[in-house]
Amino acid sequence: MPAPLTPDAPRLLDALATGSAALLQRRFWSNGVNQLLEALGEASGVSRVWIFQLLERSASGVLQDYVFEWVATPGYRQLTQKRFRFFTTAIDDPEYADMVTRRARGDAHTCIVSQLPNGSLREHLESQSIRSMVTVPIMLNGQWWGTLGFDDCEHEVAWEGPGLQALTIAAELIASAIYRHQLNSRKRQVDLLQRVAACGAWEINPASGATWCSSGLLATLGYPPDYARLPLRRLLAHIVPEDRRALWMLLRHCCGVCNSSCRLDVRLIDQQGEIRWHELVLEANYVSGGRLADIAGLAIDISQRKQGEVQAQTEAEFDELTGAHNRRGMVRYIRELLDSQKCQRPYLLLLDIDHFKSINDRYGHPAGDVLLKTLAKRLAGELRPDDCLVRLGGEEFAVVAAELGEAQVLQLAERLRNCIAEDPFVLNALPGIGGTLNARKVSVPMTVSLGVATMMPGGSVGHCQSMAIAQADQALYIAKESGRNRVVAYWQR
Ligand SMILES: Nc1nc2c(ncn2[C@@H]2O[C@H](COP(=O)(O)OP(=O)(O)OP(=O)(O)O)[C@@H](O)[C@H]2O)c(=O)[nH]1
Repeated sequence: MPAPLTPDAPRLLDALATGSAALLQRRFWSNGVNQLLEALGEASGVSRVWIFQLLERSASGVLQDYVFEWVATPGYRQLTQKRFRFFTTAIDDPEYADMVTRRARGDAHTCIVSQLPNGSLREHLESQSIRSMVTVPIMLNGQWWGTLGFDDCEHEVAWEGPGLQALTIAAELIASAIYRHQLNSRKRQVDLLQRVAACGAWEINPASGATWCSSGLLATLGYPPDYARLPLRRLLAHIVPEDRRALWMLLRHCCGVCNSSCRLDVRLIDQQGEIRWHELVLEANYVSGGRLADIAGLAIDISQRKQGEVQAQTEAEFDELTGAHNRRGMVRYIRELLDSQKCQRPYLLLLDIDHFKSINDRYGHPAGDVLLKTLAKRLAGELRPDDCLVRLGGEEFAVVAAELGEAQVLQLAERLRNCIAEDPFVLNALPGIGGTLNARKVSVPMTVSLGVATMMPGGSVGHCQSMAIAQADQALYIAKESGRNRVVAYWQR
């Protein structure tokens, strides 16, 4: 009996070089695998090169699928045979059991069929006219993913040494191609998910300052999707300063109680200065001693939701005609003012238009509406951005002013009274209105009376507000009774 052949290692190494280049360059990894099998098949002179993918393994058998094949001549083709589609092989032969155990461990297996003991493995190989076989497992992350096999139906080949090592390298190359393909698929899925959910992912290591942002988040912030790492400081600068402070406070709190997840709405500024609301979903990992190891999470674009919320809040808290706050808006303003502890004793100025009924009667209700709007504008022009102008209803307005002393609030009230009284309002009156025959501009002098009271905190915001309104109302009543177009403070009655 002739001695078994030995593989031509240099040719196999050449084939590896050609095949690995194909694996790296081919757009579809499966085309690269086919090319590698072809190069190896031709270099080794075997009849068939194949890959089985392992689908299930139990003590009694293995379920595999025949997924790749190269054949020296069409007669050796088996991939198309039904019996190799999702086929189960029973482990009923010690030789086969040993081979499965080796493959699962990541070890190669070689055999010359005529030297195998009788049993199902030998029968199985003989039924395929195989004279020698070598198999190398394809290991993915330490797990047996599948098997790369070489069948020789013509010769007995003793697979060993550099030739066998070349096949082991081929299996590793295939594993890395599969792994790359899996990662690319995951990346595509994650990108799709992020696009569909309008969110980006990020990760920060607070100790090293290392950051990672998904391409979606980078694009949101105005960077190219493949931008190199953003330094932590630069990344944080994309959060509006006020929200950054809120984020630090939240993180400090989370660290204090070793809370692992939290959420916060923040405004992100992109490179062009455009601001969009995002919900940050954070997941924090701690090491022993409660020290923060890393934080990761999502930034979900919620600008549309926020727009809706702002619109709903505007509708609920502002007067449609004048744009001033309504009562509900005033309650929120007072609550926030008292909560912020910026001001312990706000003042309430109650303001009522004098003889508005006669103005309405003379020029008509629509003209009265125009006057109310213009009046609100004039009042707002006298206020600081932090003050709150309220239309309580009809021709009655209020101003909540913070951080003022008694003398200053009376000066403010006088200023408001004066800004209405000093210049008559101008109306585009229609013919017949206000005794006019032609459409023309008419001058409408108006005055307002004001009652001023202090808001005394303590109890609920509602109680504090009603008390102040009642007192300011008493002062306003006195202002009206004593001739109108004047200011009366509750404490001066
Ligand atoms: N145009 C217009 N008028 C309104 C609106 N709400 C209330 N008014 C009118 O405001 C007038 C208030 O009249 P009164 O309460 O008698 O008070 P006044 O005429 O301003 O007299 P004094 O307050 O006593 O100086 C009424 O004619 C109401 O119809 C509004 O939204 N638009």
